[in-house]
Amino acid sequence: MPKYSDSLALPSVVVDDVHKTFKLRHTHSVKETFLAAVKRKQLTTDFNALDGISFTIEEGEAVALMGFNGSGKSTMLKLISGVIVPDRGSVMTRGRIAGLIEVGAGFHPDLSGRENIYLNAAILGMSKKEIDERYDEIVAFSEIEQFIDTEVKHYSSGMFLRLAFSVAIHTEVDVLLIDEILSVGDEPFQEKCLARIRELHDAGKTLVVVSHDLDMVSRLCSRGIVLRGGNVAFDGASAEAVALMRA
Ligand SMILES: Nc1ncnc2c1ncn2[C@@H]1O[C@H](COP(=O)(O)OP(=O)(O)OP(=O)(O)O)[C@@H](O)[C@H]1O
Repeated sequence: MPKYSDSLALPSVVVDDVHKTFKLRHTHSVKETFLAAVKRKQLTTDFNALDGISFTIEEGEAVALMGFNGSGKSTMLKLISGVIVPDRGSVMTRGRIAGLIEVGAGFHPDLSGRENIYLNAAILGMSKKEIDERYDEIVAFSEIEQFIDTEVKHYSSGMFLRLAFSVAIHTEVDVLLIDEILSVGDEPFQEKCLARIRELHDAGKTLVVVSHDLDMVSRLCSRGIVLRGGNVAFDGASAEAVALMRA
């Protein structure tokens, strides 16, 4: 993904006329696929998940991506993080990006919590020294000290989330992408995460948040972008975006 130079005062994220199409399969088995091919039936149809999306996020902004199920929010976050690329258009980002997109996506089930902290923090761009310095803080925030040497395949989904979240928010990031993951943790942990996210925002980090918890996102983010039918239906004050979602 192209990146702006870090030395210039430019926006954090520039999404320009982004299109993303997925192929939807219409066959289930090898036999069906074979028969469809023989009958020259179309095996897939194109689905335009994002159909010409443009927006710019300035450094230090907190932006909520809103929209109903399937409107393309997670796809947009994955494009910003660089996990997937657009079919047309461009996504440009500046600075280090950490995505809390798929909980523990970089976690290895056969490694312990401790080993996964090192692995994931390294993936997120931290040096061994940086991780050593933050290790205790990461573990303390996750509150799973007792299980830190247990293989993560034995963790509950909430424990997994705690560790993944803790690693991500203790890395040196410029842009933090957060997808719905707060809903997995229990309420005290959610509150703690929100407080930490606010701290990061106050420290000038850029936030892009996806959540169906409209009250939470409108408190956290001043700006809301509503996606609908693959397009931007609204881009403005988050309170107005929430009103549109509830209309
Ligand atoms: N890899 C894929 N292959 C096929 N279709 C996909 C793929 N990824 C996403 N889609 C489709 O693209 C559309 C947008 O999905 P996306 O996950 O971005 O929506 P969302 O707004 O995050 O939804 P939700 O609120 O339900 O999480 C959906 O219709 C989804 O089925």
